[in-house]
Amino acid sequence: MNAPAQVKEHAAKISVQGLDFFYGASKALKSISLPLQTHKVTAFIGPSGCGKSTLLRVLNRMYDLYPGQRAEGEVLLDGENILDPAIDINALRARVGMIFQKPTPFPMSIYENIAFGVRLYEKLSRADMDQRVEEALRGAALWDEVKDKLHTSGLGLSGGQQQRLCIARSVAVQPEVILFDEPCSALDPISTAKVEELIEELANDYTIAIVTHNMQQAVRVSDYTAFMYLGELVEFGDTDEVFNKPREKRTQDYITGRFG
Ligand SMILES: Nc1ncnc2c1ncn2[C@@H]1O[C@H](COP(=O)(O)OP(=O)(O)OP(=O)(O)O)[C@@H](O)[C@H]1O
Repeated sequence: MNAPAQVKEHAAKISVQGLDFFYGASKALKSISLPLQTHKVTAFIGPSGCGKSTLLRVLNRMYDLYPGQRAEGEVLLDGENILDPAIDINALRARVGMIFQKPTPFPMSIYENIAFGVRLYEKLSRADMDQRVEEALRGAALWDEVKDKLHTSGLGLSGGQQQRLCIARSVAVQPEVILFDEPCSALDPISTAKVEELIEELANDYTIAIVTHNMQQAVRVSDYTAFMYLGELVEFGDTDEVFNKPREKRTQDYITGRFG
């Protein structure tokens, strides 16, 4: 598989090289190599259990929270191996944010949901914090809907608004990469459309990876697609090519609904 060479005209923000991942003795990722191109959206697709979420969770070392889980190989973020045990995990998670399947606002006000995370990394004056909160909410296409109720609970928002609040929370710490793990699976079609639109806009400023079960969603939002199967990367390339002219039969079978 030499597909990454096909996209070499863009600089890779993240370069995954020969990545293996283990849950105890069980190997969930097998020698994965792929780039996440700067300011592009890369979709991870494949049948349930193929390792999409595992791969995403390696990219900000989320697995570190769980004993018995380990990664081998290299994941270079701007050339620096983030699997290195010496890396500052908090600094890494500020650079590589993550949005989960289920919106997870903190049980606090809309304003505090955003300010809380920022305070972990920076000391801002009240005026600067107000500005940061507004910018983050605007960046997550939520400002107009919440500007008059910033001090009410984030839990009072609709599911779609809660997900955009989580995106605002992530954007507020000024990351470089944002990882989305099936961000629309708990959302209705209108909220899904808003989040998809937002992902495309966010790619102007951030490098994005998204795990999705929804192949139309991958086609709509991504520039590149990685098709995974049983812990292996079967095919990686330009989204149009992966969906219209897949090189591998397994990709063809999956995208045409023959399995998965
Ligand atoms: N905490 C865990 N402990 C042990 N094995 C796990 C754990 N989490 C996932 N796995 C296994 O690792 C493999 C990859 O799982 P992963 O969740 O990454 O797949 P996925 O492609 O994201 O699936 P889905 O689309 O269903 O979310 C599967 O075989 C799964 O059973």
